[in-house]
Amino acid sequence: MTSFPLPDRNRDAALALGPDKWRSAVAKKLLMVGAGGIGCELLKDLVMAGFADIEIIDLDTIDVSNLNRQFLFQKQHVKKSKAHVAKESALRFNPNVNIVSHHNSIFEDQYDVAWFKSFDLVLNALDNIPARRHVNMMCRAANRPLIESGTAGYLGQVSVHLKHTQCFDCEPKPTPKTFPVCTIRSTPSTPIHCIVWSKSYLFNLLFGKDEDESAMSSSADDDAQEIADLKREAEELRNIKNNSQSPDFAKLVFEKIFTRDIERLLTMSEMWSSREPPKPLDFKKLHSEMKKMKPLPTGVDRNMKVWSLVENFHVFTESIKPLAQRLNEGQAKDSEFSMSFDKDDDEALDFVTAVTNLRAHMYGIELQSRFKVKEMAGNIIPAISTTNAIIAGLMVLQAFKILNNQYDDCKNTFLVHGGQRTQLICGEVPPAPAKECGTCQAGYFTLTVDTAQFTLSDLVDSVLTKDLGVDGEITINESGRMIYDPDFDDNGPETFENLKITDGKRILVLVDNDEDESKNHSINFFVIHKAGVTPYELDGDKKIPPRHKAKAPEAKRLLDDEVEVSNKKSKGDGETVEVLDDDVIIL
Ligand SMILES: Nc1ncnc2c1ncn2[C@@H]1O[C@H](COP(=O)(O)OP(=O)(O)OP(=O)(O)O)[C@@H](O)[C@H]1O
Ligand SMILES: [Zn+2]
Repeated sequence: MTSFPLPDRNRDAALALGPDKWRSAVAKKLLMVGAGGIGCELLKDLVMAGFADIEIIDLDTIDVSNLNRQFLFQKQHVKKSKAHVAKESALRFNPNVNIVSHHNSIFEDQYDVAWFKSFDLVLNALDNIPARRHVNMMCRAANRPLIESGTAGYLGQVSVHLKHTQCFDCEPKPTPKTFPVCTIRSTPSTPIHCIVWSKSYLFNLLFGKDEDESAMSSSADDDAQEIADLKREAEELRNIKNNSQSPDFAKLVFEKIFTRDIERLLTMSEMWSSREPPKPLDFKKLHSEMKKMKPLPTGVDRNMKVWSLVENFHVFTESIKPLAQRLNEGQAKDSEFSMSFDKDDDEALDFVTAVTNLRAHMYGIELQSRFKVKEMAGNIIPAISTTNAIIAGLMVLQAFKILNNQYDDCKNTFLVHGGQRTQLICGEVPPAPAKECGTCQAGYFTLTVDTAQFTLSDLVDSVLTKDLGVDGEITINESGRMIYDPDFDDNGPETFENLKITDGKRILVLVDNDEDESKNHSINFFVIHKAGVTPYELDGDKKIPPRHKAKAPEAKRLLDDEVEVSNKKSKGDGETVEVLDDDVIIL
């Protein structure tokens, strides 16, 4: 092989590919979405392979629980932006790289189609379905290739989404079993969020192994205040644990987790700008109500009936005592003794049910029976850093192929474990798109208008009917709002500005023709405001693919998803991934 000057760190990648392919690939511009478990590995691999122009985005800050597998982060980085710290750490591997970091959600309007078009390839290292679907849709709109990734324990997968292959939405997704940590810790919205908090977080803190003190006790010069806050919180819990034999133990725990911690959360006003804030509970009030309470039902009823707030309070105060006693007795014999949640342990299940329901009550979430809590208190999959590392490596291999236009060589790759297979990694040719997919089979347009002048009727009459020639019943939605349908055309004369369809917004139009299915379409318009434009500028392929019938449910799903994404905007959470134990994390 001819010699070529390369920094040592890039030599392996270049030798494997040949200098030309290596050079042409690493000159391209990449977007990496998510800088968590897979993202940290991926960014390290990318800069080590020589990629020199990368933007990264992550909305989150670094948590102590990330440190065991997200190796770009160290304890002095706790509470700092994942995106910014990942950039700084990666630059130490290769200072000649240009990395731009965004501490933000990928849902924000500023990350519009034009922004996505500025990249040659997008790599997802996310942990939730709504964000994955959003990036998938933006990549389709911008006509950019996407590499998707995910891991769960020893399993992982990398998929390649090109114009002529399946998009992320082509295959229906199984109901996800996991959720983001911030949802569990601060913003639960379903019973399972409360169950996970109770059994994996609180139970462990009170009766399990102690917190990772080494990670908490070091202080970073410029973040002394935040580290001090963390230490104070840990100290507060330790003090409470030290009082586990006190008759006031239940009160001490209760007032910390259901009163003071919630009051502290309420001071973070941004968190509650688009969601209902929790209501703290009052120990004294519930204690006096408990005295008037009828005895709890016994037998099957105790298990099947949903307890009232005061009944949950009663069970909380009753179950915490024997658990604390068991811990104390165990530790008297063995100072290392600790307990972990077991759904077949009656006292532990009572405690977790009561805590789940008290927390659910504060957040306005439906309470659950003890039976249901037992059923739902399931399965948490540990995050394994080696799995993340393998998956990130496989993503880089696919990136080189895509960036050299070797589309026929691209593979969807699966990291499998156990079973009959002898191979650890299996590959398959990326399947063709699903005809009925509402995302990749939709039309995408950029619509430039003066939003102060352009009306909804202009969209219907001029753009849709005249220009695009759609023929059928039209339904129009924006961010989960239905703004036009065959029975509701009141908004017709309103300007986009009045309808709050501003720069960067996306409009979804569904066209339904009962007589001729080939005239059914899903069309997305990304709105750009430009003062003085008359009447409009339309950019996109005017041959809109038909939306294959059968998919009335698909149309409904598109609408549901609109609502879902708009509700979750900027939060990035959803029916996603979940974990809480410090040594656990999933995608
Ligand atoms: N909408 C979004 N925009 C940008 N980044 C996102 C978005 N949704 C999720 N992410 C990021 O994707 C990353 C996924 O990585 P991973 O699952 O390893 O997260 P994590 O570090 O486990 O997070 P957590 O501390 O919540 O468990 C996270 O860092 C998360 O902040
Ligand atoms: Zn698709």
